Amino acid sequence: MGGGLVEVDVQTGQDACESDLPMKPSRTLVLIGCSGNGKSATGNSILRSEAFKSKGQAAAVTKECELKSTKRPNGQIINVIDTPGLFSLFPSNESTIREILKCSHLAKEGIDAVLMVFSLRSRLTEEEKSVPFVLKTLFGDSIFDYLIVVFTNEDSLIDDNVTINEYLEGSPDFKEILAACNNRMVLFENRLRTSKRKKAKQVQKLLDLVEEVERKNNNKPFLFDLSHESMESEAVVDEKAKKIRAMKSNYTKQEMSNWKEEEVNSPLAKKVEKVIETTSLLEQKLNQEQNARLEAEKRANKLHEESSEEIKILKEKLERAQKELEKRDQGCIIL
Ligand SMILES: Nc1nc2c(ncn2[C@@H]2O[C@H](COP(=O)(O)OP(=O)(O)OP(=O)(O)O)[C@@H](O)[C@H]2O)c(=O)[nH]1
Repeated sequence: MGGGLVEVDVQTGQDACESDLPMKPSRTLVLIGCSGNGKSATGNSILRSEAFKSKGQAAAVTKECELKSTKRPNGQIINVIDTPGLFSLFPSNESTIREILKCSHLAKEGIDAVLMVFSLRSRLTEEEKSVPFVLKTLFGDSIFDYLIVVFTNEDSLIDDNVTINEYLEGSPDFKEILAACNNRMVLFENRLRTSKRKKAKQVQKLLDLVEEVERKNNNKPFLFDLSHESMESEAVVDEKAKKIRAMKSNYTKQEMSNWKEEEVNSPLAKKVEKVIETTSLLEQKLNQEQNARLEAEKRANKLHEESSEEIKILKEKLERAQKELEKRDQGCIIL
């Protein structure tokens, strides 16, 4: 396998859940999701090794796509590709897009499932809601047939004494995402102290879903529509990416016209252009929502101020009326 690929064989221990499985063809899985959602930790749970760097820090940890492999006790090879956080698409980031498209180089035989990773520890953000949309833009409609939702941090549900159904009840957006991928979902607890048995069970459930995806797709893996790029040398692709990155800050039609026609029309440039358009539309939407929120806050503050003023005037009137009454009462006593 080529350029930048890191491959390790992680010999896993025998496990009662897995040892009696019949030998199956190798599978390639891609982890996609926003930064910090636990993609690398999930990859490590699948590989049963600390193969990917996984850390709880504010800055994105994974900067490049990486493929690592494990051999299961039944001899089946599982390849796992970790990708940089999709969150770094905001603001538009061609290098992240390019890295994610690089999956096509790492998985030339195609991919068997895309694991969309969400964390149960945090609420679904606007960026996360757009993950399926970004995937569709990058890989086309058929990617939906290969999606599996992975929820990490199952332990946080256990801590809060909430079931996954109760959690999903309160999140119609998650329900929509799940419906888009035929309700294929699996929960992961990736803590170091999570028992081996529990980890084996969750991996087995995931691999069962991968088999379901295989059957649904008539055993055809998802093949990237980038054959044109794949056949070109790394140097040429790198050169194109450099040009795409150079246009990041000033991506205008004017500058596009300086490009040679075949560069502008290359599949990679087209996909990047589409994703940039999509992300700037989402950014616009986010800004509009924020402005609307600020406006609503302003209106609420104004109303609050006005009603406070009215209350003050009423209080003063009340006080004056009370004083009047007291005066009259005193007059009565004197009489
Ligand atoms: N308690 C708990 N922590 C988890 C779980 N999954 C991941 N984490 C923690 O969440 C933090 C982020 O996990 P990563 O695996 O680095 O997340 P990532 O999506 O790969 O992040 P980037 O590489 O930045 O894109 C790490 O501290 C993990 O240990 C889980 O199931 N339970």
